[in-house]
Amino acid sequence: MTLNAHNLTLARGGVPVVTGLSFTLSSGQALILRGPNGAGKTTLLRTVAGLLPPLAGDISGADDGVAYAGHADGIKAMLSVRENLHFWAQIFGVNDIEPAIEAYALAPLADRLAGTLSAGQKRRLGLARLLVTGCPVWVLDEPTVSLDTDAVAMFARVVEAHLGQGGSALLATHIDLGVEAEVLDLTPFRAASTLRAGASDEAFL
Ligand SMILES: Nc1ncnc2c1ncn2[C@@H]1O[C@H](COP(=O)(O)OP(=O)(O)OP(=O)(O)O)[C@@H](O)[C@H]1O
Repeated sequence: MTLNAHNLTLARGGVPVVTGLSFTLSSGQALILRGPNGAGKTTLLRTVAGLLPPLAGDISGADDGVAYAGHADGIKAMLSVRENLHFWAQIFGVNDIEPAIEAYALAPLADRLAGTLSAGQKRRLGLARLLVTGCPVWVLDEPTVSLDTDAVAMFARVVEAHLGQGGSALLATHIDLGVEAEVLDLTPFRAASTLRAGASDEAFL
């Protein structure tokens, strides 16, 4: 599956933050977003994930095949680690959660309530969720926040395996994962209005 973004203008609170952006994300490819704070990385990721409509331009090739992991881990605090993964696996029609448990070394935590996990453990669970979606395109916003060195290495291995199986990943990260990836710098695509005070899109405050 190839994702094509064509001539995108992206806005927050009705104020354009990115303009004239086109890119392609191919099967097996990782694309790392760069740009200073406020450049629009999260805005782009949310747009590709279908959570925000673009102000102009279009995205094709993403239909139902995108899994998004944002700043929040998206886990259910009152379900166990295993129950969380089963919950997501059922939604996406995936049967086997064991590869996800194994990839993020979650077996010793499998019966713990997710709400009792440490920040890094929650993040590992949030990332393990991607493996039970079966989605080919992963859209990841600062995925390594709270992860220790070992867990970052786990994540890098998982991403490499995902790419090796024909998946793709669009991610905003400030750290070097050691994964072969291309860089998409949003700096040249910043809209002039980004520095202006504007309205807010309250759904995403
Ligand atoms: N809910 C919102 N309502 C209005 N404007 C917003 C909202 N969220 C973000 N913005 C603005 O949109 C612009 C792009 O923000 P975005 O979060 O996409 O940047 P970013 O590149 O991810 O930044 P960072 O590196 O700080 O995470 C910024 O100017 C920001 O102030």
